[in-house]
Amino acid sequence: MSLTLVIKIGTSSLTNPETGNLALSTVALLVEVLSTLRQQGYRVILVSSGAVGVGCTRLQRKERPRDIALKQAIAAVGQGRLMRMYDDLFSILKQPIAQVLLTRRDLQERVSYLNAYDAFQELFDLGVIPIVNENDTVAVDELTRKFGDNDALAALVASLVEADWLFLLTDVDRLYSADPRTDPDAEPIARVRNPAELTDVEVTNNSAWGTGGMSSKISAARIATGSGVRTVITQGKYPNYIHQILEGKPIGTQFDPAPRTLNARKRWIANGLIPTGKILLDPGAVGAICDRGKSLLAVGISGISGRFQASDAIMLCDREGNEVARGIVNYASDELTLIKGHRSDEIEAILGYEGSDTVVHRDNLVLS
Ligand SMILES: Nc1ncnc2c1ncn2[C@@H]1O[C@H](COP(=O)(O)OP(=O)(O)O)[C@@H](O)[C@H]1O
Ligand SMILES: N[C@@H](CCC(=O)OP(=O)(O)O)C(=O)O
Repeated sequence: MSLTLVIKIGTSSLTNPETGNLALSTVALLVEVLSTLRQQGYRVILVSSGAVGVGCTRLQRKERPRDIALKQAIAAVGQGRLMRMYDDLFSILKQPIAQVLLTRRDLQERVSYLNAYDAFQELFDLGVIPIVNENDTVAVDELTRKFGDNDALAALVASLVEADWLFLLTDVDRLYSADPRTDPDAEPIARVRNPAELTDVEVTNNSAWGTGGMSSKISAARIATGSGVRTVITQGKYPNYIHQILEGKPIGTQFDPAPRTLNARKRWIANGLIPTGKILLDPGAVGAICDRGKSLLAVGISGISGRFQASDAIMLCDREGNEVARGIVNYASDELTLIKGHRSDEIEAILGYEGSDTVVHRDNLVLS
């Protein structure tokens, strides 16, 4: 079975920071490396930022716009030019490509999530390299909310297609203990066995053109490694490092993957869904869920936060508010306020109708 690679390149690597023009040699080398990998039998997805940056250059704007509608309009200008450039370069090497524009919502809804999965499989079978970006023109959230950056999108796509590797190409050679541009004592980090080790790492998000900065790459690495995807942060200027990393060279910052224990549906619950509320559990319920793999019952609920409907995604938290699991809830927040702390056989009398015995069934629950 051939290995699946997801490669994400950020605006800061694709464009020259002084002029805003495309970094042509970087892009050309990236196209060559990805085409070679495809010929070697790897299944390859490119997640490319740059629509806003390229659109700004086309419209001769010197600064990244802040206004959402303007940003969306500029992304629409830039995305076409970006794809045209990729198509021209990949065509020279006879490598077919496809444009796949996704929104966070597409990965949140089960049907479109599965449709995206099927489309990627067909594209792989056709020998095509899909080039993914956020559908910025319609996705307001994606441009405003932190979670909507392309690092997160790349991690979600890597989880969706069960990739073996995720490469986050950026304008520094690896992750450091602090921003190497501002802290001369910043120590390089070569290997991360568990992203939880990174609590002391300082990140600054002051990039002129990038969206997420280093913190979004760490969050992306957490999502991807949690789904069993080996993740590397490395320098976009040298795309041929990808070959060397695949050969085992210790380049960049490499994050070990967690064992792949979740099935596809549970990975979607863990990563695709966006929780709309929190349920606080008493210690007995935390033990039942985390240690004994049980469903959540109303009797173990001590509090509810946020407003949500039945079938929404929610976080399950301990008494201190730390997330212990995520899941799809069987009751709305208003109903849970009435039945929390009660036994399942009391629910019908309290609500006046028969509901589910479980608040979150274990099949719809994933430990965090
Ligand atoms: N701890 C850190 N280690 C490495 N780089 C960091 C760190 N904290 C902040 N950075 C900054 O993050 C930048 C990369 O993020 P960003 O500009 O958003 O890239 P991209 O466009 O590739 O997504 C680097 O240029 C670097 O200055
Ligand atoms: N979708 C946007 C990019 C968003 C983004 O995450 O940018 P970056 O931090 O440069 O990877 C665009 O194409 O301009």
